[in-house]
Parts: sequence; structure tokens; C-alpha cells
Amino acid sequence: MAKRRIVVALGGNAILSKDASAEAQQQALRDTAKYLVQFIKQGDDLIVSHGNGPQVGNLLLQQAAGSTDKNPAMPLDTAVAMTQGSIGYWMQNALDEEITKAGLDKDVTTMVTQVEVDPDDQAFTNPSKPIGPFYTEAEIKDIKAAHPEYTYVEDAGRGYRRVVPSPRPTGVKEYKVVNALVDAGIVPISVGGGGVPVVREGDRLVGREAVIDKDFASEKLAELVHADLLIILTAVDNIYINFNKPDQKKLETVSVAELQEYIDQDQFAKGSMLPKVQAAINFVNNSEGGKAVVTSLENVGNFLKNGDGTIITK
Ligand SMILES: Nc1ncnc2c1ncn2[C@@H]1O[C@H](COP(=O)(O)OP(=O)(O)O)[C@@H](O)[C@H]1O
Ligand SMILES: NC(=O)OP(=O)(O)O
Repeated sequence: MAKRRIVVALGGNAILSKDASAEAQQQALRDTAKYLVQFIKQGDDLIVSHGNGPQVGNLLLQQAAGSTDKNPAMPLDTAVAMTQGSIGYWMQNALDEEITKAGLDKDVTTMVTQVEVDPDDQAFTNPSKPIGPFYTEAEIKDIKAAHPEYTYVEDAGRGYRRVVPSPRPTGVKEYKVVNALVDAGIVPISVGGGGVPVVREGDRLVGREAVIDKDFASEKLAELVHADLLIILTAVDNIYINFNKPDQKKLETVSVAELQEYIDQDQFAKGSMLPKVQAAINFVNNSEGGKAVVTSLENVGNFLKNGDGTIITK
């Protein structure tokens, strides 16, 4: 099979389920790496991205709890960069272990990646991205009293969470570095946590307090590096219509036009499956012959063997 350039975006379950300790997240990423290494074994050029919603929210809480005049809390753009570093370290370490076990000669590196956004994006005045821990009804009262300046929402019946602005990416500053690394045979971990949100002010890129959706950032990167495939890995093997209903039906190969009809029918939950579907559509529309795939980590082997998963084409 010809060598393919593949951007793989890792969903929340690839890194963190319940236990937010470093040890548990490192173990989750070791398990994740066992699936990802299959792409490398097959000879594909891999570019990895990941989310950071739980981690960056937890980091902000730690920053706030320990902050003093001499040791101030860091702003959100810096916290995103910090999570690119921490999650990237765990992931490159775990992937390296699997590459070594497979007897392959391949290096992995984590890039601090800046993602450009529009300073006038309406998302800045309409926070929507959930970060950090879930709170119960009882807990949220105290949290709101302690931090009335933040916005909180109820997140899909799972509890309350803080939400922050999530502007759409317009560019990836370091995409040429990603290309250079791939051309050199190196696996880059890039646009982690959706990338550090920055806006251009003359010669400078200036950080903004926001968390970009990692599926949209991965899509923008996939476009810029002319990827053949954008693979969005999440907790389900396929996208479904009538999801979680008795007549649910999995989508196997689906066109952009069909997906658009399903969006119009409200088939995909906002804040979970909808952004993945929109990112997949954008990639297929904006690339030359590129396809997008939505499936689970556990199904990577079946995808590589039989093309199982939901494949989005023009
Ligand atoms: N129509 C749908 N088809 C499949 N999954 C759906 C659908 N609507 C909502 N979902 C849910 O969306 C989840 C993926 O979103 P989310 O958990 O936010 O992603 P991530 O893996 O990036 O953390 C799936 O695990 C599933 O529970
Ligand atoms: N940045 C981002 O999209 O993170 P999550 O996928 O963890 O929400």
C-alpha cells in the first residue's frame, strides 16, 4: 500500500477516564500507543493530536489554589502550552516504547504549536468549551460563589463544568515544521489541546485566553500538510443516526451531502459528535481527495484491515 500522510486526533478516553493522576494518564497513553503504533508498522506517516479539556481545567484550578504575588497563576494560553508539554511528554514516551518493542527505527517529538484565531470570533463573548472537573448541583453553588467571574454549564447530564471561549482555528503557525519532521521520518505530536490560541498583532503573535476544539485544529493542520486522511478517534466505532435509540443505524461510508442532511435533522449532539462531523466535512471539502474517518481506538486494527469505521468522502 502507498505511504499515506495521516493526522490522528485522539479523544478524551485515550488519555483520561476517571483517575486524573499522572500515573493513570500515563498508563492510558501506554494503552493508546499500542493502537497507534499499528499505523507506523504499516508504513504510514503519522501526525498525532490530542485534547486537553480536563487537564487544562485542572491545571487552572491548581494555579489558582497556589497563587501568590510572588508566584502568580498563569493565564489560559500559557496553561494550554503547559498541557501540550505534559500530555506530549507522556504520549511521546509511550509511543517510543511501542516503536522500540516493534523493532522500528522512528523518533517521536512533541511540538508547542500555536494556532491562529480571529480576534473578533464571536466565541470570545460566548464561552462554550467545557474544561476541568464535573461538579454536582450542591458543589456548583460554592464554586460559583468563589468564582462568579466564570461561566458554568450543565454538560450532557453528567454534571456542571466551567466553560471557556473556543474560537475556530484559522491557521497553524508551525505547520511547515510538522511537514519537515514528517519528511525526516519523525512522528510529530502537534496542535495538542487544539493548539495555543494566538492572534496576529503586527509582527507578533499574542496569546488569547481560550481553548480551541482539537478536532477543528486537527482538521486545519490536516488541510495545511495535505494529509490523505484525517482520523478522529473517540469512544464509538462509528457515527450513528438515531444514536442510542432502538433504531440506531451506523454510518459506514457516507458523503458530505448525506452528512449535511443528518446535521439538518439534528442527528449529532452539540459539543460531542457534531464538531467531529463538521471537522470531517471541512477536511473533505477543503482537501484534494482527502478522506476523514471517525472510529474508536480499539477499532484501528479493523479499520486498517477492512476499512471498518465511518468513512467520510466527497
Ligand atoms: N450521532 C452520534 N453517533 C455516535 N456518537 C454520538 C452521536 N451523538 C453523540 N455521540 C457521542 O459523542 C461521543 C464523542 O464525543 P466526545 O466524548 O465529546 O469526544 P472525545 O472522544 O473527543 O472526547 C461518543 O462517544 C458518543 O457517546
Ligand atoms: N481542546 C480540546 O478539544 O480538548 P478536549 O477534546 O479534551 O475537550
